[in-house]
Amino acid sequence: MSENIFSTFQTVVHLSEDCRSTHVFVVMGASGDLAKKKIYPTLWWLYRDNLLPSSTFFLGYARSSIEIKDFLNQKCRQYMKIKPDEEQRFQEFLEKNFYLTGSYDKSESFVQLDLKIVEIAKLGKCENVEDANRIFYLALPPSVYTSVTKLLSQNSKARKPHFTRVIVEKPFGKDLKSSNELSAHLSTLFTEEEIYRIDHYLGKEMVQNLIVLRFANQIFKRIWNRDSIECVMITFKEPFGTQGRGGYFDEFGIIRDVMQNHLLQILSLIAMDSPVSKNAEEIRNEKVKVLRTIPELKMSDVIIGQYVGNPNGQGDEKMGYLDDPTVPAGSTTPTFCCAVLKIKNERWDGVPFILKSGKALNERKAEIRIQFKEVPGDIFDNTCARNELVIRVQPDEAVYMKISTKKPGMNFDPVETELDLTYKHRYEGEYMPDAYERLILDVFLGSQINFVRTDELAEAWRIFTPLLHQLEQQKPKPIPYVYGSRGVPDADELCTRVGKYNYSNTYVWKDSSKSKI
Ligand SMILES: NC(=O)C1=CN([C@@H]2O[C@H](COP(=O)(O)OP(=O)(O)OC[C@H]3O[C@@H](n4cnc5c(N)ncnc54)[C@H](OP(=O)(O)O)[C@@H]3O)[C@@H](O)[C@H]2O)C=CC1
Ligand SMILES: O=C1O[C@H](COP(=O)(O)O)[C@@H](O)[C@H](O)[C@H]1O
Repeated sequence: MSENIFSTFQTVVHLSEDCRSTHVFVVMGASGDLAKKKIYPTLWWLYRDNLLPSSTFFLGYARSSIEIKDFLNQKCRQYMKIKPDEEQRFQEFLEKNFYLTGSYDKSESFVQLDLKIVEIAKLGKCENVEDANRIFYLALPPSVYTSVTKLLSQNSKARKPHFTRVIVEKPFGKDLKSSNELSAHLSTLFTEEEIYRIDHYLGKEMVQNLIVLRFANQIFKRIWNRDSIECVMITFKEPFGTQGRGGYFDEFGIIRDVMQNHLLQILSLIAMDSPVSKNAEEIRNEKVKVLRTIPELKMSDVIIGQYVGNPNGQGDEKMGYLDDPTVPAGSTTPTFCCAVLKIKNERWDGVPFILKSGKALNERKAEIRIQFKEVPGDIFDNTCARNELVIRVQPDEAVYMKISTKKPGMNFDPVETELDLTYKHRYEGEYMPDAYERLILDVFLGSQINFVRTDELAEAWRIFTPLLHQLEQQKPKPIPYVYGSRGVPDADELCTRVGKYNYSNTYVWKDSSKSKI
């Protein structure tokens, strides 16, 4: 493992040498899909790279009786990317793993969990062996959140001075009411400092970069407002449908699945004012402040769609959303949505923020597109397209600014081009940690910058809840779009008419890394 890693590396090195306390990371729901595909692989990478406190153990907890070493070796291994020369390290990782079978609703099980953690803590080489810092990752269905969190807090919290931290996965409720109820429940059991609501988009490199790009560059600071910016578009696209998990998806739909959380989180980082400092509370204060100025979405602000099979497609592409046997017949759940949000504050009044997301589209892409106003008093007879700053979150992280330049040669004509920061070229060979790696490490470090605070969550639900309720009550039929297409064409019209977005259709990108000199 090279010594590069990420911004928190200095702190991380310090942390890994910290031997004052043993840490026990408990995976609640250890036998499940999330644990298998994401959590255990992430723990392995953090362990492999020596980023965790030296005395850290992992305890799986679930109802099924499993042999944890076999589970890690046989079920999780395919997601762990273990290189041949890492086998010995992997064996060491296996030795750090434990497992306990227990229920999600009986006190006795959580008393056993407490005893097991104390027992594991004694294996640690640290001075303070009577207990351990405890991190609980709730990789569980929402139906058991309430009982698990209650029983954890009553029976399995760490004894002082050790800390307890609880990582909660979405969905954080289904609307404002249910989310507030869940938050109120959690707040009777844990302090805000103990709760880590994970939104994995906040762990992505380019999402984390937003704060640096915005607040470390004078050139952006002065133009980041309604005087210069015409509109902002934040897009999430996936080239696959429900893949047989339609039953789960149908309960939520695309708005709850990615818009109310991931895309709105990105929006708040783009739109917030400068925080007083890098401190988590200061940053989250600014995010909440801007969210509070966003009016609730109305039906007229959105276009919803649902994919139908593509008769000319391959395999899955032939199957529409309603063809998935796990989707209830006649479902009106949107798999595509384009919404235009307004921000009623001094900086952004009149600048539409377009959120666009969909499944079964033409590509995998998450990006932020900031479109600037046309040049006033343009001397080039309006031949120049608007400047656009694009921050591509995935795939292939990049930041590029579309500009006009003089066409090289004997003329005076502008031509569209770009200032291009393509990560794989500029930062070739740099280690790019997975979102979960950064976020789980943040929990060890006690950094809540990239986790969703209670008031932030409530604001996010406030914006979307009236629309979600209206959709559920009125059940408008989503507009069909073909699997593998760009989505609902009416969305382009909404983007232009309400969103003020201008697609010039003139830009051609030339990948300069492929040019021969
Ligand atoms: N560093 C790098 O790697 C760089 C790569 N590029 C690549 O060059 C290509 C083109 O660049 P890009 O910035 O996308 O510029 P384009 O002007 O081609 O596209 C702009 C956006 O407009 C949307 N769009 C496409 N068709 C329509 C339409 N008919 N009506 C309305 N909107 C439309 C697309 O979004 P959607 O379909 O999602 O709605 C697209 O993201 C991309 O593949 C990009 O990745 C460019 C610069 C740098
Ligand atoms: O939260 C979710 O995100 C994934 C997409 O995550 P990504 O990191 O692969 O972009 C999405 O597929 C899923 O439906 C949603 O619940």
